[in-house]
Amino acid sequence: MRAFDSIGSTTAEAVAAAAAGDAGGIWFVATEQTAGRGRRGRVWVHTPGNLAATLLIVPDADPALAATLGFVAGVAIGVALDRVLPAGTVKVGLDGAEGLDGRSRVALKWPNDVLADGAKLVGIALEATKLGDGRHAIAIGIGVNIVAAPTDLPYPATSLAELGVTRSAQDVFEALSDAWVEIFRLWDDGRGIGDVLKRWRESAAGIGAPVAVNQDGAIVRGIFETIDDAGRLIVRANDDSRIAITAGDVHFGATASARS
Ligand SMILES: O=C(O)CCCC[C@@H]1SC[C@@H]2NC(=O)N[C@@H]21
Repeated sequence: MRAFDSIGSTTAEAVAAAAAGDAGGIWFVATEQTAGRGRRGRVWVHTPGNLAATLLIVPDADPALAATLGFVAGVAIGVALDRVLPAGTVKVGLDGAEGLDGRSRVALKWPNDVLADGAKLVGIALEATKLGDGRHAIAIGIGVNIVAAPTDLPYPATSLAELGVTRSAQDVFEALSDAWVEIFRLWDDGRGIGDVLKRWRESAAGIGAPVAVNQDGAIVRGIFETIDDAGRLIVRANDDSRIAITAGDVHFGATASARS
């Protein structure tokens, strides 16, 4: 692990290390992050005390499979939260969870968010760097709101502190790095993606409900049917056709109704 008191972005640091020939398999963790990077070019605001961690890996899998590592991260966070939150409040990412049953306060949101009580608790963003030998280094950046969540976002966000949980970023990181090892082993260089996605689906928010997906301004509406074996979100449109979505911002609920 490379730990920093203050850094611009743990993901930027990991990407630079990959470009400089770092073999990967290493976590970059910061107490303070001053230029956090979110998905789709957004800023990730980091309050000191929150967890900012990026894992750099160079997987033996083709780039399309490597892109599914975000699901590995989501499931691993679910397993980690199950170990740090009070017993029985999380069922995400666990084998045999057989779907959320209303008792879990935590759920996974496609593509790469983790929600608690319906608000964003964790953000995950992957960045790929092509190496000289043709392989891709993947920086898996994970931000967990431990002590505070930003209040000026266009969606609700929360923190462990708001949930009444007093665990430190160090506690969560230790649980996460252990859980990552387990779920990455399950992923098995992409061969086990079916098992990972099974766990992910069982923990997913909003399956079967109305959804609207914003793809850079183009809105796809319908019913969130499932996640397919490539990790794409499948929307059933009004005319019963299926639309497979690879990227976008998901909104749930009545305002996302297929008929609105
Ligand atoms: O937009 C998102 O939801 C993803 C946010 C990812 C934030 C994490 S914090 C650790 C790592 N370093 C960064 O600069 N970004 C990721």
